[in-house]
Amino acid sequence: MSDTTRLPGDALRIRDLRISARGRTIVDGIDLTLARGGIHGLAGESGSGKTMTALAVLGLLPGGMMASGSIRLAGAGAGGDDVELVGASRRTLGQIRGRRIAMVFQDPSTSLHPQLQIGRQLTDHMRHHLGLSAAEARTRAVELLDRVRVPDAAGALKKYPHQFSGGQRQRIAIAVALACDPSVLLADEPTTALDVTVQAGVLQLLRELVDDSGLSVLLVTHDLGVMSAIADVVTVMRQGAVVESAPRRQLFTDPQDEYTRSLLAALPGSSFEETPDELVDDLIAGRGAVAADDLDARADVVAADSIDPDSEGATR
Ligand SMILES: Nc1ncnc2c1ncn2[C@@H]1O[C@H](COP(=O)(O)OP(=O)(O)OP(=O)(O)O)[C@@H](O)[C@H]1O
Repeated sequence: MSDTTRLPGDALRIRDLRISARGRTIVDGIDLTLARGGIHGLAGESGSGKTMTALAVLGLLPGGMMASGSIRLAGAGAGGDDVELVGASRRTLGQIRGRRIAMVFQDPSTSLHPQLQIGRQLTDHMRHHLGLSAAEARTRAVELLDRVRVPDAAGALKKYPHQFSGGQRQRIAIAVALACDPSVLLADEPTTALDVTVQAGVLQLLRELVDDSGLSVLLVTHDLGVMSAIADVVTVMRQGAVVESAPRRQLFTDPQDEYTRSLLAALPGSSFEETPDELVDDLIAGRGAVAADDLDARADVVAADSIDPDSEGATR
């Protein structure tokens, strides 16, 4: 499924993606480009098609849904060519899922098997996709858990998901997602189930991973406060269509579409009579703990999480 086309600077390029279910249009011809090493936020009201867009990238749409158009993944084919994912064979998608494109969900339990030790969940994945020996996989598993700041990484390998708090489970789910060094991470509401303090740590982790490794993240969330804190580019969807897409600050300070304006107006502290900087500051203040400028200052929270295994609790 590869050809000789290459996507310079882009990790993933979606063009004219249409998704339908039994004659009903779910996604109506959207374009979306993920730059290498960036966070692309996908926002919009419930039911606007964000999750189905992410699932289409993985070829995991629910039964009865059909996708058309183009989703091209850079550099995943033979010789580093791009791969077309729409209409790709099960074999091609199986090689790409988890290896080249990984996903984390709102509920980490979706990604983690409740009855398997964390170590096994990390190493099975790596041994299968990367062909590592048991010892090599274990070493990499410890490194990954350290990287996502799970305390006592070596000890954590022997534990089960229920032995961790909600925030730590999400960090572990991110470690599992990153195990095979994917180029694209699809994160669907990854912090929605966590309390605000814990959200800050997980968002900061995502930011660091992007900055350190060149990972490209598609961050699906209805929460524009989260977007204001972390996304480089934000695309807003409504009723299956893209209404606006722009760099974060531009979207927050000079929204072009009426729907985007209404979403922003609904955020705490926002007012279009303010200067752009004041507006962003207010939006950030409205979310408190997840502000981009605030994330550095929250490093102490993250550090504390690393010490106390029970310091991250879920609000569910
Ligand atoms: N299994 C399914 N069969 C048919 N339609 C579905 C199915 N799952 C979801 N839909 C429909 O697809 C549309 C888009 O859903 P999607 O989950 O992508 O929205 P979303 O923007 O992610 O919303 P939310 O923020 O609530 O998750 C919705 O109208 C939904 O009802």
